[in-house]
Amino acid sequence: MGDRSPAPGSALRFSKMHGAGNDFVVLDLRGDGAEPSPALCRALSDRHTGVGCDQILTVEAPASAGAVAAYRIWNADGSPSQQCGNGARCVAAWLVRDGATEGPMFELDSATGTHAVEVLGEGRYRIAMGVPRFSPQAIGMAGFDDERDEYDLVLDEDLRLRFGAVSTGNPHAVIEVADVDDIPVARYGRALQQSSAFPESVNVGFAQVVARDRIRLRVFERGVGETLACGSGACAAMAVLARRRRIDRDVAVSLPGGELRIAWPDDGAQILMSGPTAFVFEGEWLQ
Ligand SMILES: N[C@@H](CCC[C@H](N)C(=O)O)C(=O)O
Repeated sequence: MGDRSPAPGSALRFSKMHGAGNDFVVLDLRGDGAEPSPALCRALSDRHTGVGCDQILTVEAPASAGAVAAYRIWNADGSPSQQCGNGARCVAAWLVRDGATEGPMFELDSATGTHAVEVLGEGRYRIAMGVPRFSPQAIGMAGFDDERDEYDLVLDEDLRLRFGAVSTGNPHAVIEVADVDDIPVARYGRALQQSSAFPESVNVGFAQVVARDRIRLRVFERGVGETLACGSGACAAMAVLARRRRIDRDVAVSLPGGELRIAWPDDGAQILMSGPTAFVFEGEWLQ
């Protein structure tokens, strides 16, 4: 499949969806549909002149024998990502509505592997998000050879940040804070994204421990800015904080747009993310 945009004059059907407020344009590429170009992703995502979304999701033919479909992800700025937790749930809901699945359990392929999906009812889905990886190489960090619980970077003369880092399929930095309402999310987020430690940029989460089974989280996403929710970011925050024994291994993650449940039974296990999905409208994008 090449990097082409649909032919001029053709209409591109899409579904607008969201998961806990993280919103998506979903495109069905299972036939002969072309992958969206970065320019088309930017146009679709535009909240004034386009549909408006944080990410574009494509539903594609499965890569593995057991999966019903595969999905890929593009950010609002047109950059590709390897993983999207809220998007995975929305693709699952889209496939259930499409009649592509049988029963309450099925599998989905992403760039990072095959994910077990469980239909929980009332638009809620549980997705196995893979085993988190903490090595700097897995996260795409430069300038660090060894895996650490906490990294420390001086970003300019006024800014020094301490953060945990993890790959939950895509790269995340997680900063524990006393109060997520009291943090310059965009300033700190951009500073880390532009740091030479993250040559491929990074999603930056700000996590507040409320109780051992509850955290609050805001995420400044790579390729978007702050979103109402980030599923892979919720998994990342849980993994970083659970490894430091700051929280239990089954927690509620409260984000500006809704709540996710994240469980990580032990260090070698896959993270399980549960949360809502919603269909917003169907449309045709006129090229
Ligand atoms: N909102 C997503 C993450 C989307 C991709 C991310 N911005 C990246 O570039 O890695 C989620 O719910 O996980």
